[in-house]
Amino acid sequence: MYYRLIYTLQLFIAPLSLAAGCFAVIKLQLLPESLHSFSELLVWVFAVTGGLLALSYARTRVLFALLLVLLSYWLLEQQVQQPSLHSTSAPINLGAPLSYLLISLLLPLLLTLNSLWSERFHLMHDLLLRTLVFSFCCIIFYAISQSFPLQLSDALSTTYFPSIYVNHLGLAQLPLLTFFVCIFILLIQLIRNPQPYLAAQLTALISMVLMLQWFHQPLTPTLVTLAALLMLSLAVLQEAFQMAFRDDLTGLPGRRALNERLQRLGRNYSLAMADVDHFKKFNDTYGHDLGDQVLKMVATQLNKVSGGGKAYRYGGEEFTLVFPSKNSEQAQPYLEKLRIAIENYQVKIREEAKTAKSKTDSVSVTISMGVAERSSSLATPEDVIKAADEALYKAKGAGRNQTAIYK
Ligand SMILES: Nc1nc2c(ncn2[C@@H]2O[C@H](COP(=O)(O)OP(=O)(O)OP(=O)(O)O)[C@@H](O)[C@H]2O)c(=O)[nH]1
Repeated sequence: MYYRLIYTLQLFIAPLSLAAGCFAVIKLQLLPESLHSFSELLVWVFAVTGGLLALSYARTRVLFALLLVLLSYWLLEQQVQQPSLHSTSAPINLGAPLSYLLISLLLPLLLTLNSLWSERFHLMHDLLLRTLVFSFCCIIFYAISQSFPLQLSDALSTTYFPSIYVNHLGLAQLPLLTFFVCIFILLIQLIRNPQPYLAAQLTALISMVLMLQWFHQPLTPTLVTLAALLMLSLAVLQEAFQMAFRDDLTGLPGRRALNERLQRLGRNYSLAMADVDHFKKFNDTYGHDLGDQVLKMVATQLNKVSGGGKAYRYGGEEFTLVFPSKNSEQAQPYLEKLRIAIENYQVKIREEAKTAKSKTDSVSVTISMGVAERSSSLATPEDVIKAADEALYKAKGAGRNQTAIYK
């Protein structure tokens, strides 16, 4: 739970830094006037780059989030902002307030719909379906805004609850309520399944809505849109990085991350190999799904390793623990602590997961571990891993559920 919370909070580092940087530049007017047109051009460059990146990783949700942000920006610039900002003598754009209301209502709604829509279909089907649904929504609202502009404007801008009217909030009550409901839904989605994209989207949406409050200030839409596009594009890169370096099932860094780490260990370290005992029998008795659940539990416990250690999933039901600057004797107490925690952990079995072979409510597993340190005879990380593996099989041979040191 604690680790999940830390991981979820970590996901906000990049988007929040971008948002904070962007609002600081706006408030402190740090961008020289000579760069204003350049930043407007950058919006399109970032949108195209982000879109291509999202497409190359088949991330249709990100692609459409980018499109929605870009469309809102374009509408704000064309329909709402331009006449008042660029020329005081320009004719008043009568549709402007309605466009503004529609953007503030539809942006959170469509972003949330897009986010809840999982990327399960074939790429082309997914692209086509999303294009159809989002175009349909936009066309419907456009048609209503053309046929009943006053009624729609009234419905969107009415203060339904005068007692909770907040004067300094620029948004009308209906769009504001929609925004809060959407934020709540996105937050729940993020808590249930923390992902870089969801954190980026949540921050981007909040930034865009703040932008709608202050959009009359020069450059605010441009800079906030730039930041939102960057957040979403960075999330694609972050997820691609995770795919390569993180194990999907357990969330631990995987073999590739371990190999990277092994290259930078210096001369004094120890490595431990951990393996779940009788796991084949466990899978046969309780099924592969519960086996997966147990592997996740083991990974969560191993991830709590103290003493400067770090856990990796080596493959299958095997894990590696790296202890920089520690020899085997120094690492052993930390390994024993993990072994005991896993032995005492009861994994609850859901009713539907109970099999004919076992009807118990909870199960526990044990692990065996072998640890070895770098020495003159074990000069490379590969040698140390091999030695730790030997020690592991000694631990298995000696009855399992124990830690053996390579001698
Ligand atoms: N559920 C699940 N099982 C896995 C996964 N990866 C490997 N396994 C299973 O882990 C089992 C490993 O079994 P063995 O290597 O024979 O060893 P063991 O049964 O754990 O016995 P000992 O290691 O001797 O205690 C195999 O049945 C694999 O199918 C996984 O990601 N999920």
